[in-house]
Amino acid sequence: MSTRIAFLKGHGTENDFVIVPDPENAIDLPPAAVAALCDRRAGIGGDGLLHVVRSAAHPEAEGMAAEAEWFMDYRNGDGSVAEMCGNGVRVFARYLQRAGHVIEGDLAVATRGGVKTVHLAKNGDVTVGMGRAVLPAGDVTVSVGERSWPARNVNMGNPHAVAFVDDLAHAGDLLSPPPFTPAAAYPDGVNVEFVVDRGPGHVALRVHERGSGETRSCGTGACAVAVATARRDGADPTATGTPVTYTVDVPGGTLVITERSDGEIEMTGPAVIVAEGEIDPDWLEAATSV
Ligand SMILES: N[C@@H](CCC[C@H](N)C(=O)O)C(=O)O
Repeated sequence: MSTRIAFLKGHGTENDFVIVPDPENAIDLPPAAVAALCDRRAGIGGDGLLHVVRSAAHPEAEGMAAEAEWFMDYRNGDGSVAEMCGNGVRVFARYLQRAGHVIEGDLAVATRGGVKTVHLAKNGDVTVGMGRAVLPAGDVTVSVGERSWPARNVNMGNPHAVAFVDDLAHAGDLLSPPPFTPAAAYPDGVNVEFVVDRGPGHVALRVHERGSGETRSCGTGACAVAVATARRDGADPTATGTPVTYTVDVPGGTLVITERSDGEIEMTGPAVIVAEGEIDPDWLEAATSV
């Protein structure tokens, strides 16, 4: 029998991940293997997978190796590749701490969306410097059943459509991706957030994630929502010099998002490792060849 593969399971506000430590990038993880591992009935289960690789050992990250020793090779639960995962970065950092690769304080993590700065706080919270939001011009509409809403196009390294709704129940069961127009707005698909106000500086969301379905949280989505809400409310820290902070309730917890006066966005929330074990390589090979 070939060597067993170590894994851990973790989550950030219940956005959950299978973590596969693979410093030298020696494990083949084709989309079918990722989907099998993330399967909630036949696999370990997760919204996505965090492949933990040294930047120097991964062709997509070797250019970032001088800045960040570790690369988050993030995959969605269906096996597709995404540019960024905000909750994933926090959980990734928590894993590095648990494995003894880093200690409390600041570290850099390479992602497909660039190098992110992470702060592991004493109280267990993890803060990520998420970079700046890009807000492409143009109207977008998302719909669920008979209802449709104008949505704000926000790019946090990955694409988001943010729709303000009267009631989160109007998003329906979110068993399939909400249709959007125009198709050209998101040629590679989109993460869709439905948002309601909870009070001053306080919103709540539900999200349908590209490649994962409805999840209990989305970090990049929460950042996109904070920026869309600020602009809707006439606030732009880069113009006024005044930072804005939003508390964003997600089904799995709460995230705090600050947009600074330089446009940089910081996200704070928990990150937890819940289990570790071994993957049977024979099962993985069989699951992958189906
Ligand atoms: N859950 C993530 C986002 C993961 C990627 C997303 N599904 C995509 O395809 O862009 C987060 O916490 O940001």
